[in-house]
Amino acid sequence: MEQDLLVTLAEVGALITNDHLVYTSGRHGSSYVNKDALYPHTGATSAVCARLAHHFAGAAIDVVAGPTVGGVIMAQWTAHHLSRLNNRDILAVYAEEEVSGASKQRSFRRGYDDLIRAQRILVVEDILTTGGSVRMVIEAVRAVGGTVVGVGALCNRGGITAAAIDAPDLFCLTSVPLESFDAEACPLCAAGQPINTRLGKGAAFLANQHVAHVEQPESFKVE
Ligand SMILES: O=P(O)(O)OC[C@H]1O[C@H](OP(=O)(O)OP(=O)(O)O)[C@H](O)[C@@H]1O
Ligand SMILES: O=C(O)c1cc(=O)[nH]c(=O)[nH]1
Repeated sequence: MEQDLLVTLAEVGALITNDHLVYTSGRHGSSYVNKDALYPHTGATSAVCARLAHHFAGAAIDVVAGPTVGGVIMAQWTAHHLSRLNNRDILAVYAEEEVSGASKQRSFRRGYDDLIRAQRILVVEDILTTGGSVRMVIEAVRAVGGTVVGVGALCNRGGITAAAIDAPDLFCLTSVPLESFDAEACPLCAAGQPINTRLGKGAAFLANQHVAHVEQPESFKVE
């Protein structure tokens, strides 16, 4: 299976190498597993989520939950396949990001908290780099009284373990160790390699740097 998924990702043009990306965590690196190239292919997306559903078919899941944006699509397909395998309606919901100053968390809005309370939840995610995003979903499930039964992911590129994200079970369709660097110690920045502004968070990173470097007009300076 490990190889199957990599073949699928290669077929849809999702494997980017020799580039300069900024990731969600703020880290930098030369590779990118572009899940957004997979999702327009509904047959391939359905097939990979069916693999997750098969793995968790015996785990008595009630609801599948993912983070916006990619996790919405994954939750839908995985719940669809789980429903067929279990011959009952298994729901799909998603956790949205809440930003407050420098801190971020995820929460279930739109009445989805009521669907999660006292239920058995499968958390799904596409890519694991630091595991920070999926951990926020796990915390959001627990905050509204759901029980996380396991986590299913497409690609674990950060060597993330179940213990690291405080999950009882972690099942990844493929695990590929891909390097990432602290922004301040990025060798690609040091070498002056242009940052990709089409994929990942490169455009926002450069916009922030620009703001930080723009000299404030004299009248705005605070003594
Ligand atoms: O393990 P982490 O370090 O948290 O990084 C992985 C997260 O980063 C990506 O999210 P992205 O912000 O690209 O999500 P979206 O485009 O689906 O909103 C990916 O879909 C994971 O959710
Ligand atoms: O860490 C991320 O933000 C990230 C890495 C990656 O390879 N692919 C992706 O979509 N996001």
